[in-house]
Amino acid sequence: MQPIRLGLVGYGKIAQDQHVPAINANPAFQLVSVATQGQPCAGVENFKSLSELLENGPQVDAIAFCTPPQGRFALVQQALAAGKHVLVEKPPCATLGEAMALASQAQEQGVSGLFAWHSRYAPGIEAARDWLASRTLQSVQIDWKEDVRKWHPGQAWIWQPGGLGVFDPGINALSIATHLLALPLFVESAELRVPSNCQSPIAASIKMSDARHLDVRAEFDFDHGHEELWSIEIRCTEGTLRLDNGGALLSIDGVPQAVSEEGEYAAVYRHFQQLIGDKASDLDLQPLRLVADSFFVGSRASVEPFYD
Ligand SMILES: NC(=O)C1=CN([C@@H]2O[C@H](COP(=O)(O)OP(=O)(O)OC[C@H]3O[C@@H](n4cnc5c(N)ncnc54)[C@H](O)[C@@H]3O)[C@@H](O)[C@H]2O)C=CC1
Ligand SMILES: O=C1O[C@@H]([C@H](O)CO)[C@H](O)[C@H]1O
Repeated sequence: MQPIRLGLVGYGKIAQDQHVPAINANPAFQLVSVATQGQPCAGVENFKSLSELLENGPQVDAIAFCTPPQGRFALVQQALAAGKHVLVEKPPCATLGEAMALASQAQEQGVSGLFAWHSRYAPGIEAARDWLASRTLQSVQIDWKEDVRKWHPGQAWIWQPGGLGVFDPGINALSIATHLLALPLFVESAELRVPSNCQSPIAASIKMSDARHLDVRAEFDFDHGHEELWSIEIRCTEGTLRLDNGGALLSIDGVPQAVSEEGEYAAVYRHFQQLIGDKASDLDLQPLRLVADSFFVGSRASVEPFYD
């Protein structure tokens, strides 16, 4: 079978760290072109814009979007209008409305779309989901803390409107929680701590629940020091499940469990390939909705300025 010819837009940190290695390791895809505004990608044709890539580049079947969320809507819209399948990094857009419009457009165009919630593909997630399916949940504690300087060095966009601040990594935890828990979550309250020189929070505390009054709490911190804390602990009547290292490790009552050997981005691209083959889409909006609702009901405190 011919590989899926892929273009990529936005050759920045995540494209270099994860997307291009995962694409190159998957024979179902062939990366043929990149549109970016920074350093070019070796071994493929590079363009300054998506328009140039579409007009002057080699034919592509699908496009992966790795630009910041602000401004991504118009780009993905353009790719969908050109009849391309799209893989869109998290968070899919700067607003829920934009993401909803893209989901509708993908359906109208009859192409495949994937809002790529990469943390859902962490090795321990499916085993955790299987274990939880027959358990009675009591409470969920999420701690998602990392150093913004390490993961987003010099990225001004993350502090600007639409950039999400600490919710940029926090949405990964929310994408796992919404995948693991059977009932839809909603935000009851939130405290957002916003540096006085930024538009987006550097830390947040969120209280969520569901229709069965599940107690779900999340602590997000973007100024945590070099060692990440990416954990989700779910207490059930039958025992306690814990995910660590962003879902790479799974334990139940303190006993380590077997997990998948596939990496997050390898699984993301395998899923995208499957969706294209099945003429299907996976465009879940729930993690973005929880972020939007946190901004709706959240109280804001101004904290000391942030400098990179
Ligand atoms: N930094 C990380 O570790 C991770 C980031 N992500 C997500 O990936 C997305 C991008 O993040 P990063 O790679 O960290 O950002 P980045 O700022 O390092 O890279 C963005 C790239 O997009 C390019 N770009 C911006 N506008 C463009 C346009 N209109 N046309 C072509 N290229 C354009 C920039 O030149 C830059 O190379 C974000 O949504 C982020 O949440 C996901 C997982 C991890
Ligand atoms: O999506 C993201 O993931 C983290 C980090 O790459 C580990 O998963 C990063 O802060 C955020 O943008």
